[in-house]
Amino acid sequence: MANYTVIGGFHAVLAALEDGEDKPFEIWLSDTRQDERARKVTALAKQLEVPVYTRGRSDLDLRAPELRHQGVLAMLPERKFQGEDALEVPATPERMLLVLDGVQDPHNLGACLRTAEAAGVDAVIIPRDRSATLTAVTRKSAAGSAERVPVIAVTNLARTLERLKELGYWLTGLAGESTESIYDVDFTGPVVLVMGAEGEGMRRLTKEACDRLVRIPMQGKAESLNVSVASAVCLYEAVRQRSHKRKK
Ligand SMILES: C[S@@+](CC[C@H](N)C(=O)[O-])C[C@H]1O[C@@H](n2cnc3c(N)ncnc32)[C@H](O)[C@@H]1O
Repeated sequence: MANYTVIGGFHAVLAALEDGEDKPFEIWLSDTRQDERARKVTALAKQLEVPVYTRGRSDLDLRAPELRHQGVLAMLPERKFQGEDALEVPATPERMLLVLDGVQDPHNLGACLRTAEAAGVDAVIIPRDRSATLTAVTRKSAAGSAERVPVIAVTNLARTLERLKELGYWLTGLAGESTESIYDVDFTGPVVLVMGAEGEGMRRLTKEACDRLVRIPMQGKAESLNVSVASAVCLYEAVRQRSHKRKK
């Protein structure tokens, strides 16, 4: 098979079997794993007619040297991004999108996807040419969420943000230098939360496209939070406000 990926870790492999768009075509289990989770993978794979091969742990290390694979690997077609047309749906009040303007570290991207799923985000948007992608490390860090959260890669992020505004979203950018706190703004209705990259933050055009910029209040001397932590704080403030509004 030409374009395939090797993913590892029990959450990621189980999610690929249970929820993945494309099923694995082969699974490697370390001969050191005979526990409940290994049995679960084997049973599910059998149900889906995916072959499972028992291999020495060093074979798995060689196959995926960069991964902490926990003794399980799955070979599967590369995860495809969704097309931009997936954004062309009505901006109903429940819709919530997360934009990551060029997150480079696959661990951070994976952690953001994990939080995005947990917070009920409808899709994560990334710029096609300047972002970490859905690598094995991303998928491992996402603990299965990378198989379930739609990820849309766009060619021109500033243009996409303008389109989202036309569709009726309110765009909130997270920027440490803003004077407005996330706890003083309204996150109900159709929202897009926009996060910057690890080093440089948001690009100028991205920032200018936002309707407002907000900050997460911080004490002490640290200049900023990790992008996945900042995403989690802000997404959950939005979740809190939105559930509070529903209860009224
Ligand atoms: C590691 S920070 C980047 C710091 C970068 N020097 C900057 O100026 O944005 C990555 C992203 O997380 C978000 N972030 C981190 N800490 C934040 C805070 N206290 N308030 C708002 N956003 C924050 C921002 O979106 C930021 O671009």
